[in-house]
Amino acid sequence: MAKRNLYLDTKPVEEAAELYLNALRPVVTIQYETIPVTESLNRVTRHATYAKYSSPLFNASAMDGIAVISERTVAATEVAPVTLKEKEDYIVVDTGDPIHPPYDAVIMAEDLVETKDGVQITASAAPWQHVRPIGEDIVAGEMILPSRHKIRPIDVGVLLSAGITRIEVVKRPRAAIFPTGTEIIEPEDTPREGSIIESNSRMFENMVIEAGGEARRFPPIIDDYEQIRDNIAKAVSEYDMVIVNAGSSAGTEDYTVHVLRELGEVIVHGVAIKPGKPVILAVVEGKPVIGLPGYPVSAYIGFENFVLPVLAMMGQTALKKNEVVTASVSKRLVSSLRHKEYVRVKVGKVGDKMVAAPLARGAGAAMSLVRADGFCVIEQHSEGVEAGEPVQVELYRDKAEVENTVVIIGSHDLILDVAADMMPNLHPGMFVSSTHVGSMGGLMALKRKEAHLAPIHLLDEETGEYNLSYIRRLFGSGKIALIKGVGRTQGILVKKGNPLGIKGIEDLPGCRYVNRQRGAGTRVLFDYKLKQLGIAPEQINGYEREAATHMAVAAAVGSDGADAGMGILSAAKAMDLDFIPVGPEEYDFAVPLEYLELPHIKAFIEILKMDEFYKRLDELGGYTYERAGERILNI
Ligand SMILES: Nc1nc2c(c(=O)[nH]1)N[C@H]1C(S)=C(S)[C@@H](COP(=O)(O)OP(=O)(O)OC[C@H]3O[C@@H](n4cnc5c(N)ncnc54)[C@H](O)[C@@H]3O)O[C@H]1N2
Ligand code: MOO
Repeated sequence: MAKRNLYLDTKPVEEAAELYLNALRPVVTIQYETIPVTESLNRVTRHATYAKYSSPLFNASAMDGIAVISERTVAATEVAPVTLKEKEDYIVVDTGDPIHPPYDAVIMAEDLVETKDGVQITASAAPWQHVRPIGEDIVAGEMILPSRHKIRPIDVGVLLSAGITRIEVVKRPRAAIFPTGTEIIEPEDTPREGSIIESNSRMFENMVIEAGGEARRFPPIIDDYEQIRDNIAKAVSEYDMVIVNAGSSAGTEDYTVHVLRELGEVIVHGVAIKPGKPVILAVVEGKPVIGLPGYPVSAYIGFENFVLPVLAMMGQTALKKNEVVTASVSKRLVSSLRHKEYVRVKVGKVGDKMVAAPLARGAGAAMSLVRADGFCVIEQHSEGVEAGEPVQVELYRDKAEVENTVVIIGSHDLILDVAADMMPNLHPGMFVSSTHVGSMGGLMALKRKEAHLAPIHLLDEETGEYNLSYIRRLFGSGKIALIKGVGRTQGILVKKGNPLGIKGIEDLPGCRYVNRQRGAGTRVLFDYKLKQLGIAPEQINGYEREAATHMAVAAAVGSDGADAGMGILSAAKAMDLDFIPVGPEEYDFAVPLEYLELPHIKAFIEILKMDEFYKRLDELGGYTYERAGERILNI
């Protein structure tokens, strides 16, 4: 058996970063280049820069009007106007024109009365009024920008005004990026089982650029010791830093750490961070070489914690700081004492508090980063946080955007994605975020003031009525409204062509079923139908197997993980499955009255009444919407 690296030594994050930066400081040399000022945005100055010219370069008129000799205007008043003669007493000037002796003041055009002898003025002009003296803005020789200053658009303007056209700046650090792995294919190749589409290096490339560096991405290297070694050795001589992706942990073909031990010094292998544990921090020929884990979230978090500080050091910039807010976490988070954990969260403002809803925690869940508004850290010494406890969240988005987001928690339907897509188009700056925990879970979130709206479809088995009795029971009257949503058909999702010939719920015993979680409206309906038909849950193979959304059920049926599951028509269509209707149901929104008048909540309810929305529901198929957006207040 090939050798495994079983002895990752997991150092606390801060200690690992400090060790590494300390090892790099004596060897990393900062490089400089002189470039045109016009191309210098976001670059960092090497030295202080001094003005070559003054601005203005001469005494200049600040207004359109006439330049006058101020002492000839002294007598002018409302009752005794003075008439000035052109060429003798004044000349016509425009804003920016030079003012030469004997002229020493400017009178604005609107304060002049034209007469046949010249112009009449009714007030005296003070010496130097409306004249911008030489160097009023910039004096030749004065310092415009200090050293180590990041150049902004206004700086470019002022540098040019002061006669500076070229400037010496810190050279952008150049990073070489190597994806590794025999199973890695390029995005344009056709995947086979076992193939992994290469994407991490493209994410790194853009992260390097965003941090002010230059990136050179190389094609994937197969798992071969010599190839990895030769590529790294060559890159180290040509680039300022090298990033190697994957092959960093304990697999039999994880060669990176061995290669780096041969080529240079491995300062750290393994950091107490999750995701992101198998990071390698090495120095080869005085250049930083960083091995990042293959899983995308691990790779991203490793990059933020270890590559960004090195780029900042080489680029002489400060690390960008995200805004931090205190939010209350919407569910219990248990974490190990073995590492510091980064939990991606969706953040919204409900009432006067920020709420953070944790997203999928797996290292492979790249979508958790796409969906995240920020992340919270569970420190290494902490075992986790309880639901409702405050956490510090570092925001990836603007706080204002987060505050203008409709927070929806409850049952899932594809129409939520349609509304989320329409919202920022109709109302720039407003967003919809939805988390799917089932109908009852949504109502509980409303009770805890963690969401604005809860989409629900809960059948009252006694009355056959949907939704109203549940919210009446939970919230009491006068506190909550029901906004009518859509009617939709629940049914059984089966593979295309219905190979098992399933006609209804009565045929499910004997099939492999995938259920929904407790508290989901679909589960309530399924249980109700089973009871009506006299089928015991134990007769359903897979009753205990729970998926969290309609799409997750459809994916399980589509991928041959199950024969049948219950869900909505649009999910069946999206996954190209057959659909056996079971019955209609009402999917509505519960909203506490206190949120009804918020602009973003009103905007969301308006979307439910729009023709464009109905058009998109028709495309999804299976929806009715006669009463969508209607408010039922007397519950
Ligand atoms: N026995 C152990 N197994 C693993 C350990 C461990 O300590 N003991 N650590 C786990 C952890 S934690 C992580 S994180 C991963 C890291 O694995 P590697 O860095 O060695 O990466 P690979 O195994 O080569 O790939 C893993 C996974 O990453 C994705 N990947 C890889 N490269 C790319 C790319 N260029 N673009 C997109 N995605 C990529 C892919 O899904 C791979 O399957 O190891 C655990 N195992
Ligand atoms: O470091 Mo791994 O990313 O924990 O999954």
